[in-house]
Amino acid sequence: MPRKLAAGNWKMNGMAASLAEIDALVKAHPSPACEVLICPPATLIAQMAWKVGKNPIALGGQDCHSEASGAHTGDISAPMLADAGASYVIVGHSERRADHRETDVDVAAKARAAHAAGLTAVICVGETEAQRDAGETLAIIGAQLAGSLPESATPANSVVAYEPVWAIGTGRTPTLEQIGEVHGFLRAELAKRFEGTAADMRLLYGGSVKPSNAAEIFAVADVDGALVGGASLKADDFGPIVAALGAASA
Ligand SMILES: O=C[C@H](O)COP(=O)(O)O
Repeated sequence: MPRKLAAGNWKMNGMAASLAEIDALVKAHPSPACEVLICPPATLIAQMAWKVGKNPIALGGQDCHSEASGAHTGDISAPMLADAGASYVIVGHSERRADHRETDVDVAAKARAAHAAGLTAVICVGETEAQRDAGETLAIIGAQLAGSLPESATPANSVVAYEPVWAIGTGRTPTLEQIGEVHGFLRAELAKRFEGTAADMRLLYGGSVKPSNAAEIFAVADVDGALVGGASLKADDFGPIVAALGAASA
């Protein structure tokens, strides 16, 4: 089994001064028992790579273009992220899907580009509150998964993050039973494609993960880590989440 993954998505937060949080995280958790990933704004990746040095923290982008280079003003490519020091990239976050109207086809193309650049793609899926209320959660997630995982995806180069849209940044989380239902469904869907190796693809839960709820979420079957937004910005919050996942890995 691959190591569990505590991933922090800083979203559009963080300036050079925020790099101090990495020092604090390394100081408090020099040898985490799980893999740790920080996805800062792209402007900070190179500086952060220098700061992280040989410490066990991976870096990732929050999005990439589907092309490796070209006339795409304002975009960033997967090879550029790799060049800056990233080894991961998030694709298909619900904020990208909503703000930039990204479709499953777009997300699959971005994940394909990430794989071609040697990056691990963190591919996000998740239902809206209206879809959950309508009883459509598994159908929506199944369709997003099928449409967003390109043919290049393997358990080694891809991670799937389940993020209910209504739980992001709201302080609300699904029940543990609801998280378990979706993660079990995702694993079963992956098993249809990856057969004996589906257990090797890490499934992250994301949406209002905090130090106070991390341990109970990490105890749910088929939860292999978390994609954390707000609570990843401060080492004092993210550190205990890393520690909780490390304890769940033991
Ligand atoms: O990518 C992270 C998620 O959108 C979760 O964000 P949050 O932890 O602030 O709810």
